[in-house]
Amino acid sequence: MSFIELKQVGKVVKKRALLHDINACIEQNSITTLEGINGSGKTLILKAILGLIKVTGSITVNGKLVKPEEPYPVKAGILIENPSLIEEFTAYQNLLLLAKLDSNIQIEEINYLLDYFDLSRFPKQKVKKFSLGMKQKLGIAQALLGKYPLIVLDEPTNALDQESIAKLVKLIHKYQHDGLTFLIATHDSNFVEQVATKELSVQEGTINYEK
Ligand SMILES: Nc1ncnc2c1ncn2[C@@H]1O[C@H](COP(=O)(O)OP(=O)(O)OP(=O)(O)O)[C@@H](O)[C@H]1O
Repeated sequence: MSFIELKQVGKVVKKRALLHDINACIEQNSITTLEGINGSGKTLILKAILGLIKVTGSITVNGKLVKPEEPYPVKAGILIENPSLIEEFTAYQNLLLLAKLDSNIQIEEINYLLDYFDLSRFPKQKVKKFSLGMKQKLGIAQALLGKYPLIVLDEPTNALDQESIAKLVKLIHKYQHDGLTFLIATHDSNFVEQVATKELSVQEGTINYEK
């Protein structure tokens, strides 16, 4: 059995099929990318896998059926759409907040990620003063914090410069080496070439082919 399995997944909103006939398997410890143009359905597929939207068909993660009606259907590190940051907090305070909610998160891990993404140079700066790229890096750090077995990233290279993308690639490989599984939606084909162990192509609401 694969780590994530989608069987005949579909979603219809106001008679429009946003997702249809999706059958796919995502292997444990893989870095699987979902590539596709704007509006092809990448984000909806990520949300479906996380149980954040209701779909028809079935999805299992780690052998367990995903049930959107549960309060926290799939435990995962998540960056979808804009990072959820508290603007009045510093980078450190934002990450510390997560550590308070999850006792597995170590302060050392917070410091490591802030240093790695060069965010510890501005210890007193509130997030509202951050550039888009800095916010994006903090959002990625939030998703990685706690090393959940599954990490789901939607367009992680958004607003990042080449140097930061190269660092992100290295970090993803390091966490994969530690046993984590990555599911990444992106339209950045250069990035895909550097990270993907498996590439899925999303077109018009379905997964069309696998590499
Ligand atoms: N709640 C909703 N109600 C109606 N239509 C929706 C809803 N959410 C998404 N859609 C539509 O579903 C399609 C797929 O959206 P999705 O956000 O998954 O695209 P995407 O591949 O992630 O695109 P992008 O690269 O722009 O983020 C789009 O046409 C979008 O307008």
